[in-house]
This record gives sequence, structure tokens and C-alpha cells, in this order.
Amino acid sequence: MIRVEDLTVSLGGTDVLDGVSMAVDDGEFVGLVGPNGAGKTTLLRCLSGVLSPDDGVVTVDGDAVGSLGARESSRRIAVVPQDTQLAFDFSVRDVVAMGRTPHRGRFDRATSEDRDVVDRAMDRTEVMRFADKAITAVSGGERQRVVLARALAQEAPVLLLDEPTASLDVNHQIRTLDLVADLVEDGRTAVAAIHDLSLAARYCDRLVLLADGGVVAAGPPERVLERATVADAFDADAAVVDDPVTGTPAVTPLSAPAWSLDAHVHVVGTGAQAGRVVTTLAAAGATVTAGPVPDGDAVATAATGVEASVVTVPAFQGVDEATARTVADLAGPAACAVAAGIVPAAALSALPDAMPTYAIRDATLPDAVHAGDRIGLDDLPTIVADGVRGNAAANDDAIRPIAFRDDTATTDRRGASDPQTTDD
Ligand SMILES: Nc1ncnc2c1ncn2[C@@H]1O[C@H](COP(=O)(O)OP(=O)(O)OP(=O)(O)O)[C@@H](O)[C@H]1O
Repeated sequence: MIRVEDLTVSLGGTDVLDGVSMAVDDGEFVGLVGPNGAGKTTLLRCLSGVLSPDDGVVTVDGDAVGSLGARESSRRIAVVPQDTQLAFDFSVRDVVAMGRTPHRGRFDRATSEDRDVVDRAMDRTEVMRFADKAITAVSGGERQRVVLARALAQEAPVLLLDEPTASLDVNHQIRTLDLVADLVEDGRTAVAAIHDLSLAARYCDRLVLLADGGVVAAGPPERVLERATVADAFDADAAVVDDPVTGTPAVTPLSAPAWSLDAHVHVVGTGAQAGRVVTTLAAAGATVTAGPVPDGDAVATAATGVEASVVTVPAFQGVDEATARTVADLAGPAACAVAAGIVPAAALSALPDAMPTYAIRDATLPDAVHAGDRIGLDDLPTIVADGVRGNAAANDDAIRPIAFRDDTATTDRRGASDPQTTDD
């Protein structure tokens, strides 16, 4: 077990870590996450004992790491640093074999067991293919895997990794983290600084979020990666959704649009395009509500990701009166609604009667709704500032009136049809 108590580190006159405490149980995979300069590397260096803290203590299985000799420390802790300086023309195999040093006497020759361990480490990290190449002649990503192989050959129960996937292609990112997860399943303990929050959430049992030299949050990924926590720590707006492929939190930073909107907007429509409207409005600062949408629709996922309220209905079921009332309550206070993505008639008809509704360009509206002058999302600030145009005078038999920026267009809208005939 690794214990960090009240760690304080000052570098160049600045407090880099300030009172950091954390614990890592045997057989756990803990991810260190946090913005650039948060102190992740510094913490890892304290864990491995290469850096002595100004205050506080790090223990591994009860022993202070600072008190362990180099050999004992290397038997307990293997390190995969962020930048490895390997300037000499050692072969890849030689570099991996260096991992056996703590297990051998100074002048002992490699045993067949040493050679087996080195081969296995090279196999698992897929570096055997270039085993005889000079380490100076392999790519950055290949070298990163060689350094991981060296750490595996060390056979230490604790593995510390600083950005182990930083220069790896997507395939090797996953393979590397799969490998670390396998090692952890076999009983090793891993602590890794990982920038990619979604990857960290996918692989780590727990995350420790560092910012400004302190622990801001620690716990299971879904608890640490709450939207507000991520926003505070990284100073970035992000959507946090349950990744439908991995079932773990996925964090997608949002680009803030060039405009902002201080208003409540209700989004009606389904599909990825409407989902993007939800996240864009949220990133612009609007209060966003949405629905009704089928459970599991991209809009439901996007709305949850930006903590917007959304009314969902079971897939393949229509919108019943109770749902329509819920939608009316939710959308009621909105300045306006926007119809985006694929817009089922039943969803439109669930909006409050007087709700001015604007169709976004590219929205697929029900046949019965004639949308003339559609808007871009970036038109909304002007529309809201001008006072949203109502449209109560619209044609009675429209499924619901849709307002347009050009008021004359409102006279030419006819609706038709029975909402039941439209799929939703
Ligand atoms: N030798 C040093 N002298 C002075 N300041 C240092 C030194 N090493 C690191 N720092 C500072 O300590 C802070 C933490 O650095 P650290 O490398 O631990 O952060 P990090 O979280 O790993 O960052 P990144 O995500 O960018 O790798 C940074 O502000 C850095 O500039």
C-alpha cells in the first residue's frame, strides 16, 4: 500500500504540492489527472523517491520511500517516466534487460530466468519486432513501449507511469492501458498520470484530481469527473456523458461559440444534430432544457452531459398527456424553443401553445410544418434581445406554429395532419 501524507514540495521558490494526502491500495489502478502544471509529475517523483518532499511523507508498505536504498526501491517500484533520456546506442533488448538490474548482483551474468522475463516483457509490450534495433533509432511511441517493457522486466509490485500513452497511436494507447489493467488484475498496483480524462475514467479504479498543487477531488471516476469539478479544475466547459461504447464517463471539452446567450432556450428535436444544439447553447451560457425525446436519444445524452433538464419518453412510444404537461412545465419559462435535428410532430405539439419556436437550418421538420425562414443558432442572441416574436396568429391547423425572423412568413404556414401519423 502507498500512503502519501501531507506532502509539500517547493520548487524554484514556488509551492508545487501543498499538503497532498492520498492512499493507493494494493491491486488498485489510480489515475492522476489535472491541468498542466498541477503537480502530477512532481507527485509521481515523490512516490518513486527521486524527489524528497519539503514536508510530509510517502510510505510503501509502511516504509518511507526516502529511506529505501536504490536497489530495494527498484525492487518495489518501477517507473515509466514521461521523458526518458537514452542517448547511448543500446539495443532495445539491452534497455529492457536493464530492468533486471535490481535482481542481480553487480557482476552477475543474466540468468535464463532473466532472459525469459525480458522476453515476456518485450512480448507484452510488442517491442520484440525491433529488439535488436538501437534505442536511438526507434520512434517516440516505440521508445515509450520499450521503457514500459523495462519497467515490466523489473517485476516490481508497484508501477508508476507518467503519461504512458502520450506519444502512442490509438491502438497502442488502448493496448498499453489494457496491459496495465491486466497487470493490476494480476495483483500489481499502478499509479499513472493521464491527461486524457476519458481514457483515465475507462481504465482507472479511482482518480485523484490535482489542481494548483492540491487534491481537488478523489474517488471513482464518475464522482471525480463531475462537470462542475472539471470546469473548475481545468477552467474549461465540458460535457460529461456515459460513453455508450465503454460504459464509463467520457469528457468532451466544449468549444465556446463566439456569441453568448443569457436566456432559457428549450430544444425540441432528436438526433445528433439536435444534441449538438443542446451542447452549443449550454457552452454559450444559455439555460437549456429539452424534450420530449426517446430514452437513449443523442439529445438525452447531450443534455445529461451538460446537466440540462430533458424530458424523455420510452422509445417507440408516443407523447402522452402527462408527458406533454411535463414538457410544458419545463419549457414554459423559456424565452423560446428551437426545433433542431429530426423533429417529430408529437414532440412539437407537446410544447406550450404560446411558445415561439424557431426552426434551425437543416432541421428536418414534419411535412405539415412549413418553415420558411430558418435561423442559425448565432441568430438567437439578436432574436432574444429584440424580444422574441410570438406567433399566436399562426394558422390554426398547423401542428404548432413556428415563428420565423421574417414575420411575413408566418402568414404562409399551413399545417396539417394528425400527430399520430408521424413517427417519434
Ligand atoms: N525544477 C523545477 N523548478 C521550478 N519549478 C518546477 C520544477 N519542476 C517543476 N516545476 C513547476 O512545478 C509545477 C508542477 O509541475 P509538474 O511537472 O509536476 O506538473 P504536471 O501536473 O505533471 O504538468 P503537465 O501536465 O504539464 O505534465 C509546474 O508549475 C512547474 O513549472
